[in-house]
Amino acid sequence: MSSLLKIFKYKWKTYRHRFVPWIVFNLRKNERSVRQVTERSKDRLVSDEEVSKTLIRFFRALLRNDLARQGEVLRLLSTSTQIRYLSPEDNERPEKGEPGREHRRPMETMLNTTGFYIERKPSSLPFAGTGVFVTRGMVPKGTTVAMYPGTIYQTFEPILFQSIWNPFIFRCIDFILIDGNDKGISKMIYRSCSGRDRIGPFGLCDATWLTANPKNPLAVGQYVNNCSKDRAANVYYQEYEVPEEFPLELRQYLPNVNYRHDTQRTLRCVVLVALRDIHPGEELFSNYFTIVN
Ligand SMILES: C[S@@+](CC[C@H](N)C(=O)[O-])C[C@H]1O[C@@H](n2cnc3c(N)ncnc32)[C@H](O)[C@@H]1O
Repeated sequence: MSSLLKIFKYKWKTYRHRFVPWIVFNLRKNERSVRQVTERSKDRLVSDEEVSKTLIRFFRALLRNDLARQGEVLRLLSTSTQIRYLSPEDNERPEKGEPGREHRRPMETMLNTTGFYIERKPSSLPFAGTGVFVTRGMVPKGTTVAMYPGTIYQTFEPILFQSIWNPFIFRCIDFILIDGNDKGISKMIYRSCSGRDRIGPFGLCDATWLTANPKNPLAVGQYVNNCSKDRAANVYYQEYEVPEEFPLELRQYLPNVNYRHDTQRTLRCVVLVALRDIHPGEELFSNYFTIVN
């Protein structure tokens, strides 16, 4: 009986933040139904320059890979055009995976560039839904291990409808909000904003984090679960203001977009940084209420 009660209490504690009457009657606590950062820490393990360096190096590898894949598609297309016009004996259809394949999957690219790979999987905590795990390689302390994707809202921008039953809203120290929900109205808004922002041929952000296969595999930070008594945090949130000089052609891999288009405003991102070496098989845990800025 007592174990049933315990399970019920546990379930209720994790669910109540999404139960509207509870939220209404607990307005002060309600603030915590968004992932609200209340503590500021100055203990940065990495500088913004280092975060930039890591992201640029990784995004360059992703871009090289995408270009190689596009080249390969063009080559295949031109070959298949020839197939139609040439005689059958001239058909040398390239096989999938044959030598000469230039492009890699994002996972291989990430493993080769950063030395690790992260993936969403059922959490190791009961009733905690999905979590994020290091599935390949090792993450050294101080490494940017994930990014928190989503639409960026300034304090004066409307987010009421998006925030209803939405556990993916992250609040920064300065009250800037990031809506990392990959479903419903949040998803529609992100798609619409990301389609709006382009410079010439370049998209300025990535919308594939809304799918099961993001082209930037780091963009799953919104699925990292909160630490608990027996699962200490192994990553922390760090604000990262994308510098003006961040290469234009690499911005297409940034998983964030400003809700309102404003060329004067820099883009706020939040990255997750490893607090210690993290080994393959380990789940990532953060502290929902602490951020480094
Ligand atoms: C932003 S989501 C994290 C991803 C979530 N696990 C999912 O599958 O959608 C935050 C929600 O995850 C669950 N969660 C996070 N940390 C937890 C923990 N330590 N124990 C139980 N549930 C947790 C809670 O339901 C919380 O509202």
